[in-house]
Amino acid sequence: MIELEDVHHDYGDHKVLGGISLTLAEPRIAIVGANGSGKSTLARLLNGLLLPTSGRVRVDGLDTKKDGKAIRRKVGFVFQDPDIQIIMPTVAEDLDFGLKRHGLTRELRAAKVTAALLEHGLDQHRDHPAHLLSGGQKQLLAIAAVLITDPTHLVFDEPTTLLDLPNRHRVTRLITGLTQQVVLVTHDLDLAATADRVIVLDHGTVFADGPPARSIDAYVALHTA
Ligand SMILES: Nc1ncnc2c1ncn2[C@@H]1O[C@H](COP(=O)(O)OP(=O)(O)OP(=O)(O)O)[C@@H](O)[C@H]1O
Repeated sequence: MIELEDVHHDYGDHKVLGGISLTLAEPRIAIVGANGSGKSTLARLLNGLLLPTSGRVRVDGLDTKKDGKAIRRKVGFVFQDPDIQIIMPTVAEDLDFGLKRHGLTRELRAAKVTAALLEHGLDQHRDHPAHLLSGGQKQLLAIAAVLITDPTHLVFDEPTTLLDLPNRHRVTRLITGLTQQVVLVTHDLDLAATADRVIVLDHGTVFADGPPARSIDAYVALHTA
């Protein structure tokens, strides 16, 4: 469970989030909102990538201000642009990279990497340079590299925005099949509609929060002139 208690976030003088309190307990939660409404900022607060200017963010009782390292192990974060996330030269090395910090033996790491390559259809690309993959394959690799470390919660920041339709479907299927808790920032209202709960942000505050159809209707109405 992720809890936000009167969370404010400013970038210098720019107040971006103004007093957000939420208890995120549903398995799948989508956050939608116009450009600049504060969605990515909110997402980054959930695993301590950003700390609130005031207020508190807790994950399973741990506070992001005090327990950042433990929280980042629990909460995996997938960025919109996989190029930001892919670090190592080859596909297999990139998958292995995150595991190295988890103190697993070389054999166990190799088995996990092979399983992840197979699961995500990347086994043909094991030793290929990661930067030569297609956009869709890169996004799958970025997601696989987060999943391989066994987080209990996943935050996705616009995971389908840069993808063509077939890859959007593939990534959507992958996300909707996950058993971990998922918090998803998206402009893709079809993807948001698959969530258990949709939160609409507007100018840094919660404008609507509830079942997908109701929240999405409220969001569409807000932006219908
Ligand atoms: N590192 C930063 N420094 C200063 N201002 C920032 C920073 N990151 C974001 N902002 C500003 O904060 C506001 C909210 O940005 P944020 O990225 O959270 O919005 P968003 O809802 O995710 O937008 P989008 O849909 O365009 O991705 C914007 O006005 C943005 O310019």
